[in-house]
Amino acid sequence: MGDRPGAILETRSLSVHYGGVAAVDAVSLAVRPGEIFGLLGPNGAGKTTLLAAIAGAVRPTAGEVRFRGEPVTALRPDQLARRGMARTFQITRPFEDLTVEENVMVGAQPRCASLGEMRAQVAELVEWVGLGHKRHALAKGLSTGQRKRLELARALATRPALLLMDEVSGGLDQPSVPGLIELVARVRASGVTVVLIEHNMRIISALCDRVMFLDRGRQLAEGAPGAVMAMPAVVDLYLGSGGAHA
Ligand SMILES: Nc1ncnc2c1ncn2[C@@H]1O[C@H](COP(=O)(O)OP(=O)(O)OP(=O)(O)O)[C@@H](O)[C@H]1O
Repeated sequence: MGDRPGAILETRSLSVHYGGVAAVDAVSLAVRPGEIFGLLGPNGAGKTTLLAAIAGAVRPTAGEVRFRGEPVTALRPDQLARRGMARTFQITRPFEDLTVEENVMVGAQPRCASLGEMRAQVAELVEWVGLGHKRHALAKGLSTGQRKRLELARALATRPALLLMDEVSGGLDQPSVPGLIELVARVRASGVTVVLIEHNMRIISALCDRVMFLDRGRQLAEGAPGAVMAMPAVVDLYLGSGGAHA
């Protein structure tokens, strides 16, 4: 079977079972280069597990992941990073006792030819995500929004073609949300394809070209955000789950 024309990322009947629970149940998706693709669904729907299986952090029980036209199902996260896949987490995990710049250097190091080149790129990236004024601050002193920006800079330092983002707005106060939306839009504009998990409808509508709605591990619907979120089954599940913030 050939790749879907133009897909940068595909899953084919991807499943992850935990004991008797099908956390992800035969999910097939195809993400095109340059798009922002959203994963939606109530709590426990399997979004994080699907992202982890794509990223090589969880081993699928069945099915296949293809990235840039090649099967990558058995690869580890570091191997996928070298091929151009990066991931940010719902709970950010910087090195708390390193500065913002030092944290970003950890991601940039393998990609740079010289120390001078690395320093210049890190400084540029830190500025780009809006943390220029915090570049010498320790990670442990940052606000939640700043930690998200740092996490993004660390992921972008690996120069990914595809960025997987778990819970873009999770834990953020409302005033921080527009800035983060703008930043994710800029990431895409810079040529990076994005797959994100997000509960906030406003963010989904503002950012995503297409979404997939999951329920109990299965793909229930896929398409443009407005069309998917208007489907009666989706409305029932989403409103019922309390997941439809703002
Ligand atoms: N390590 C694990 N061991 C056993 N079961 C797990 C594990 N991780 C997830 N699950 C189960 O798999 C299912 C999917 O969980 P997952 O966290 O992927 O859902 P989610 O859609 O990301 O949920 P949320 O929106 O709450 O983060 C749930 O039933 C969950 O309890």
